[in-house]
Amino acid sequence: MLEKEGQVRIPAGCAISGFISRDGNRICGDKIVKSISYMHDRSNGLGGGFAGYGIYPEYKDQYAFHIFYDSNEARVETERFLDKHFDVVNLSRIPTRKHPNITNEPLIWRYFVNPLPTKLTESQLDEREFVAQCVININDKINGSYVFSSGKNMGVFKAVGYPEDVGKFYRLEEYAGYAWTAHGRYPTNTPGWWGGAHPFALLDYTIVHNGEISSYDANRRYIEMYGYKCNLLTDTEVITYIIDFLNRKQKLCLEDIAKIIAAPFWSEIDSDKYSERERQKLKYFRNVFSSLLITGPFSIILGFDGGLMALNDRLKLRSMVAAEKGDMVYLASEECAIRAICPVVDRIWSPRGGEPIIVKLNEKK
Ligand SMILES: NC(=O)CC[C@H](N)C(=O)O
Repeated sequence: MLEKEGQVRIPAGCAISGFISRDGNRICGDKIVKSISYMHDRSNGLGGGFAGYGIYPEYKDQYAFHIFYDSNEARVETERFLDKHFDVVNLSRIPTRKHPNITNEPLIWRYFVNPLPTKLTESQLDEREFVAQCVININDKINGSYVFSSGKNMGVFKAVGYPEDVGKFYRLEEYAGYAWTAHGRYPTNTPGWWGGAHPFALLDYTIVHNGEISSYDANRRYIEMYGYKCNLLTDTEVITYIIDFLNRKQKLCLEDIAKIIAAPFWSEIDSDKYSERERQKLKYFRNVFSSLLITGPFSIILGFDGGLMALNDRLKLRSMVAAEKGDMVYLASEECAIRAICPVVDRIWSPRGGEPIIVKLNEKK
């Protein structure tokens, strides 16, 4: 018999966790796996993933493409495209180990690439735009090929499964990075497939998300006007492109981006909480970027080259805690995920809705 609401447990679902060493110390990937494993019950085995920053120092000047292929034909076609547009410095399968809970894996390859100078000049684009367009092109045009990571000196590792199993599958204990994020998925309204696991990434931007975006279609329609294509079938994907658009293309700082995607209510803007100058700015953002307001519950961690940002929807409909210990900053859906890897912290708090926590490396190493 169908269980009624109240008899069946429907958790807020999805777990996020992340940490950064502000001094740029590189931390072994097994730490983030341990952290996310403490929130096992928030996901249901239909997606787990990680993003690590600073993990490829030997190839830090190349873009690292991580690609899923459904077939060998998709690989051959994609490699033809890569050879045409990039100098491929190194390529290999991403090392994995067999795990009983991770099945039906696609072909998973990694390429360290530099744009070909002739192609870049010919395109009349700046380098990052050239790379972003190539990634969007592959994901949109080549059947069965998905570039799921495309930044420098960073990488996304994701799969269908529980995150602790995904971490073992990808041998994350063999990587070390100054910042890590993680996700355990409990899909809301889209399939649990490999491309749909979090983090979602474009260039060095990655997003892990707990929540459900009710503005997804409005956001998608707007962002696709600027050449992005939402074809990975999860609402979270659009957040990644919004951040890329506002930060890389519109050159807005992260503080202002938080004011756009988690904008205060009009009534709050009109209250005496803000100075006249700030009020004008908030009104401007709400009017100009009205289609980029993200509604519905969310707690997200954004990873980028040199830092992390955590943000809740303006009503704080999903949990999120933050903690500090020395140069370390920890962010997670639940306190247990922080205490598991750092039992004694200097400070622990819950950021308010719409209030970003932005942490950057003290001095970029
Ligand atoms: N439960 C969640 O937080 C789900 C996050 C996101 N909407 C997804 O489907 O992956």
